[in-house]
This record gives sequence, structure tokens and C-alpha cells, in this order.
Amino acid sequence: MVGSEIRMARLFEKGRAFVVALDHGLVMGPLKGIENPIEVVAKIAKNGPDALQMTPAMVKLVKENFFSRGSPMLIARLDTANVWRQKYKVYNEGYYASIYTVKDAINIGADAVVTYLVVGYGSDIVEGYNLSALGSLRKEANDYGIPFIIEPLYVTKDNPDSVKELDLVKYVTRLASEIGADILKVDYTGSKESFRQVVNVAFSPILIRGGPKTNTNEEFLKMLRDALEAGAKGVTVGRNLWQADEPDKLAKAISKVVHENLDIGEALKILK
Ligand SMILES: O=C(CO)COP(=O)(O)O
Repeated sequence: MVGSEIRMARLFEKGRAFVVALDHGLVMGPLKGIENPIEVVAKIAKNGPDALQMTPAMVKLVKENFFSRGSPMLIARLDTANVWRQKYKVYNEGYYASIYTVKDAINIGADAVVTYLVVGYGSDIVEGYNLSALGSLRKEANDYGIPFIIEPLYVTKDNPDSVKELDLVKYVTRLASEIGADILKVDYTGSKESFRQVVNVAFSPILIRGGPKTNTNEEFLKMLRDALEAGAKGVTVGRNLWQADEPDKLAKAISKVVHENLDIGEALKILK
């Protein structure tokens, strides 16, 4: 497990971590902002993220961004689920599928792996399969000494983006902790008071999920600051970054909020 300790220490070298997620194509298709991986990664990679999260297939398209010593770290997405297809009006019972192995992730140079735990959507069989897949992937990650990240989500047909109700977020956070996650990627529950409770039931550092695009950058940055004050150790953000007008400037602002506790007013000046 020394490898895992070294990689965790590098990811959290500054105490917190700012991760950019670009793996949405595997679950939601080519969303606006990530249609062209080469273009979006070029805008973001040098503007402050500690790590980029993507599928091993995408890494092959943008590998040059990881060649130098100061490059962001790389987090490989291993799995998918079909619960986020509302855009295509396809509502079926829900599946979970693990696609890549930890060995595939190591092969493309990953520093950590990330998986979903989707609770509440598909049948119990799907949920059971998801849990046992995570058990196997967790063991493989431990064997290779690479941090294992779980993104636990409570999803329903009425709320496919994921339910942010405190009790349910606490439930899935603890479930993912007990499976052995080294890092958790969790939905923000909307207030500092409630999120402290989530932090308190977790066994490992929490990065909040960025979530669907907010109306303004200010709204997103405020959520981020509140989450950090409540004990989150950083953020994994996708849509709120690469669907913004100027992702390069916003990345710089997020990095300073995460690492330097910059207040919202100062952060917004970076965007001017
Ligand atoms: O990690 C994420 C997806 O894998 C978070 O993405 P969003 O910020 O778009 O919710």
C-alpha cells in the first residue's frame, strides 16, 4: 500500500485537491463542452487542476498533457451506468457495468481510479452487481497500490441527477466508506451544517461533485467555499467548469479558492 500512500500524498500535496472531470461521455454522451477532448483539455490542463479525470480511451487522445513533470495527475474512470440518459428519453431499469480494470488504468499511467456506486435506481440485482464489482476493483486497486475513489449516488427515476437529501447522502457515503474507498466523491447537501454531518460519517477525504451547470459562476464558487468550510477536501468539477464561458480563467479561480481560501469577490475578479 506504499504506492497508494505516495499517490494520495501527491494528490493532496497542498492539503486539498482540485480535480477536473471529463469522463461524462461514458455515461451521458458528448455533452456541450467536451465534444472535442483535445480542445477542452488544452484550455484547462495548465490552469491549476491537480488532476484530470477521464476514461483510459480519452487519455490516448490527450496524452501529451501528461508528459511533463509539472503535469496534472491522472484519474481513470473504470465504469458506467445508464441512469443519466434522460436527455435521450430512454428510461429503462438501469444497469451498472464495469468497463476497465485497474490494470488498464495503470497501463495508461493513472495515479488513481474512480468508480460509481449507484444506489436506488435499478433492480436489487444491479445494485448487488455494482457492490460486488466495487469489491473486486477495490482489491485490485489495493494490490496495485493505487488510490480507489468511489462516487456514491442515490438516484431515482424522478431525480436521475442524484438525490441530495441529507440522510440518503450520509447513507451512501458510509456505504462507500465501508467498501474501502480511499477518497469519496459526494454531492453537496446544500448547507454547511448538513454537510458537516456527511463529513463526520465518512472514513476518507471527500471531494464534492460539481453537479449540473449552475446559473452563475458565483453560485458554483459559493457552493465550493461552503463545502470546504464544512470539511470537504476539494472538488471534482466537470460541467460547471467546461460549460462556463471562460474555462481557463474559471479553473484559475477554482484553484485559488481550493488552495488559498480565496473569497468569492476576489475569485470573481479573476474572471473579469
Ligand atoms: O466527477 C464528476 C463526473 O464524473 C463530476 O462532474 P460534474 O461536475 O459535471 O457533476
